[in-house]
Amino acid sequence: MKNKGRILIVDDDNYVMLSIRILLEQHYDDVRGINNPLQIETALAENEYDLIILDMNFKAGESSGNDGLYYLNQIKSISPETSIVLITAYGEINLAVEAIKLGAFDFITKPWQNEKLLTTVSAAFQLNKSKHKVKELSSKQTVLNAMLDAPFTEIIGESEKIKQVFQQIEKVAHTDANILITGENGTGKELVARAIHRASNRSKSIFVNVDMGAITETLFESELFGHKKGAFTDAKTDRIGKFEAANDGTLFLDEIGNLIKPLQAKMLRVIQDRQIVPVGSNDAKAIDVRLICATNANLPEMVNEGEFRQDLLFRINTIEIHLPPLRERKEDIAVLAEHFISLYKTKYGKKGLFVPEYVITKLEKYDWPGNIRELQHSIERAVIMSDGKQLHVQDFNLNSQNTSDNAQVESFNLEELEKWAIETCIKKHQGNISNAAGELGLSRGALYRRMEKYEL
Ligand SMILES: Nc1ncnc2c1ncn2[C@@H]1O[C@H](COP(=O)(O)OP(=O)(O)OP(=O)(O)O)[C@@H](O)[C@H]1O
Repeated sequence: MKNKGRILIVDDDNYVMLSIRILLEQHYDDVRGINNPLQIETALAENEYDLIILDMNFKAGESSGNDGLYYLNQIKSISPETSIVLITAYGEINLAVEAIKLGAFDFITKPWQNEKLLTTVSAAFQLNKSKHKVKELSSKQTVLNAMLDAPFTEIIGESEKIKQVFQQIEKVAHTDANILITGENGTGKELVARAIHRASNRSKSIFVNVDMGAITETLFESELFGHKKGAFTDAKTDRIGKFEAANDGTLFLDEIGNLIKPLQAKMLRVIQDRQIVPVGSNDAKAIDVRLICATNANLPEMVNEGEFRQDLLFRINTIEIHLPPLRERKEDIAVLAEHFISLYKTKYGKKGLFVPEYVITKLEKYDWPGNIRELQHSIERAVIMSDGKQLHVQDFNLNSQNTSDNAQVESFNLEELEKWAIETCIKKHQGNISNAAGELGLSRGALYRRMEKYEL
């Protein structure tokens, strides 16, 4: 069976053009020839070619090769993916070298050996295939990046505090400085990290998000730095880690405060040396990533208590951006609420839903211990539960403990009480999960599971 591929032979010597064509037609399914290089432009406009075999000297008796170089440049500019193999006269090695510098794949000299010609053409095809693959993968990556990023594109807010955050993003985005984003859960730390990436010089590259709280100690190195095949029982193939995946892009280490002490030392070394060593390998690989970390913990306090390395903190917080909780920027609640209501009205086909002013006022009075994530979930639930005509306060299922108007326990249902205790305790500790878990007598993991259960 013949190989798939379209080849164009350009030579004003009809004998040369036909001989090569007859040879290649035995191996490739679409081989064409032209004897006038002025037709190259039209040929490329009509069809895409995988390979062009181009003569270097067109005018009879001429051997400067200038014609060939001119047409080589023309092909490169019209169709950069097409591989080019040149035909040169014996003794034109210098010219061939110059052509390769200009982007030709290889050259064959006249008179040629058929075997050598076929090998060169086959190698050029391989290169062409790889180029197409790279192009395809890179456009797929762009589409996937955009899809992953879509829910994170707009940061809504009009308060002075969020405006200061906008200014900070603008100032730091173009630098490669390490950034630490602090703030309670749900305040928009990941959203801000993605905004910094999008506004940075690395925006065409990937944004990789790693939840440090979700990585176990045993898998830490392999997840972050990759591993070689056979490095441990489950390592069936070579695998790159998150650092390498983020190369040229941005690496977002979420919940950096959850990193246990021995792993903090490893992380520090990698950030300092800017290189990683995959598990099971002896070779260090240089890594070029922009690092953004986020935490809801009080890292300086953790440093004082000996839970977090000071040198690591100094490395990661060249610039610190703090996201205030929603209760400290209540001016943002109305715009955020309108944004989410309109989003979910469309999503759930309830475009005619009316939202009275007093409902928004009620939302503004609420403290939102789970911040914008809680507001968003609460609005989604309300839109789903609404009768489709009007949103009512009760559709939001707001916890009365967190409104400015009321502070009574209204039910003795144990689950309700547990939910209330968790919410109140988190609020008391201003969103610091470690401290709240301590007071509730729970581990952080157990507290997170309950927060998830109660959608806090
Ligand atoms: N200013 C904002 N405008 C619009 N949406 C926002 C804003 N801030 C946060 N959100 C939305 O709220 C949700 C939570 O935001 P995000 O995940 O960025 O918070 P976080 O601080 O990283 O949370 P966690 O600490 O729990 O990881 C997301 O759906 C995000 O899109």
